[in-house]
Amino acid sequence: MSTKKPHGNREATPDAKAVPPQTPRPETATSAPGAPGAPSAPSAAADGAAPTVELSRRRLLGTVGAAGAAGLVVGAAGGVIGASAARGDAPAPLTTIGSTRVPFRAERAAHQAGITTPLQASGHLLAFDLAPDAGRKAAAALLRRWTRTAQDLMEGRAPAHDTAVAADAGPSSLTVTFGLGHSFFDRTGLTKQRPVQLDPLPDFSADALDPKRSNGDLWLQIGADDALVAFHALRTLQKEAAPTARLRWQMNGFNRTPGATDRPMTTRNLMGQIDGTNNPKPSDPDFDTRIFVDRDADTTWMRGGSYAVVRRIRMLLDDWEKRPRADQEKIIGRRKDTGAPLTGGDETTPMRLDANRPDGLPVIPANAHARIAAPETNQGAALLRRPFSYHDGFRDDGAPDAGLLFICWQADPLRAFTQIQRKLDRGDALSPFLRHEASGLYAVPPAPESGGYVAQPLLEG
Ligand SMILES: C=CC1=C(C)c2cc3[nH]c(cc4nc(cc5[nH]c(cc1n2)c(C)c5CCC(=O)O)C(CCC(=O)O)=C4C)c(C)c3C=C
Ligand SMILES: [Fe+2]
Repeated sequence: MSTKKPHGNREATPDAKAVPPQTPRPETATSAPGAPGAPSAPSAAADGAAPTVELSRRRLLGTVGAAGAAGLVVGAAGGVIGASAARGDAPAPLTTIGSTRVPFRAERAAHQAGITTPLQASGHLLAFDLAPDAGRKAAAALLRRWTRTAQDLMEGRAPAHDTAVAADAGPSSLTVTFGLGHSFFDRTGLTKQRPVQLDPLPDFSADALDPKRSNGDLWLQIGADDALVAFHALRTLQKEAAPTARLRWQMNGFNRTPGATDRPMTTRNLMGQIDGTNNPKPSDPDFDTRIFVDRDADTTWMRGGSYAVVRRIRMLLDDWEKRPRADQEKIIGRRKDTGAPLTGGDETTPMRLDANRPDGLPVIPANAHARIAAPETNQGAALLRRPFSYHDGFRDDGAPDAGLLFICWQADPLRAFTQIQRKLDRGDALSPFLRHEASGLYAVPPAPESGGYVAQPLLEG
């Protein structure tokens, strides 16, 4: 029986902080009005006119989004048309979404942002290859540049020579996460330092992988609750890669926008399922050991870091949508409306894997996806799923080119992703509706101390 409590993926986590909407962006003091990054209007706090507005509970919960209810400043700001706006004063912020800031390095955790951060509405994944003449020194300079810029952007600070694409918005929970692929170590003369955890993933029978959209020396994950903020970070960091690294592939994804539901809920994927329920939770006693590299690990520069497996998984939606709902629910092992296990209860009720029907067959079928993937049937193996959905138009046959940018985090990919995917590959009822089209495995070092850059101990060690 599953004993884990569902995590969902809208739950506040230790590295997400809601900044009160009135907190001015740091550039406020130095940016001239109208300059790139300068706010278009002073905040309510800046002029001391915090409005009191009536905010319905429904709307309030709907706007909490990624930050969770804890971060919302009730009564100080909110509502579509605040009292101060009606008086002609500075308008009140609509929500806290724009002003929510995620620290590059969490106070009590060494890992980078974008791992335990709640799902964001907009995402970009990018892989770069180092230029033929770029070695370890150039790679170090690039990671230094990228780290500094990512920190600025995540704080809501505009970079030099800014394009103004994100000028009016706050940080909007922007995160930038950096990873190193298997080939990075050969390219930089660091082959001996490459962790065994980066050994290539095995082939799986359902794989139809495109090498041009797989792997890469360097990997970036960008997420934000605003599409313009996310694009702005993408473009800024892509330009900064030159001349050291060239884009190898890029994928764009999305999740539900905070506030789209009337209360914080686990998101749905493009098959319509509630997806993310039984993720490990940061409050689980074994969370850190499962997801992050041990603080005593031999690979010292990875201590507190994690490994990301990235799979572009196309969904065969034409086939899936033809299946009756009851079949779809048996394929997953959970109800489509509530996400509850087929053995009863609600979304948070543990699955009863040993429950049988009167005819002796298991209530949650033997090939149900959730059963086959569960830690109980995988020697305790668990991973943190943090995906984006994607839709890249329609294929020549009219089928949607859509699915999941499946990203999962773990301390050891062999014991987590590979273990579970091997089992899914052998007999998962969901597999006939999926095609794995691209794959990547990346070492994601811990966040640097103040003034340092990602992977500095590796590159300067
Ligand atoms: C190798 C790991 C996994 C891949 C690949 C994967 C793909 C995939 N999954 C869904 C939809 C759902 N998955 C659910 C649960 C679930 N999936 C995995 C692993 C992989 N999924 C795990 C470890 C679990 C948790 C199992 C458990 O402990 O109960 C669910 C149920 C709800 C939930 O817990 O999130 C759904 C729905 C899709 C659509 C997909 C590929 C596109
Ligand atoms: Fe799954």
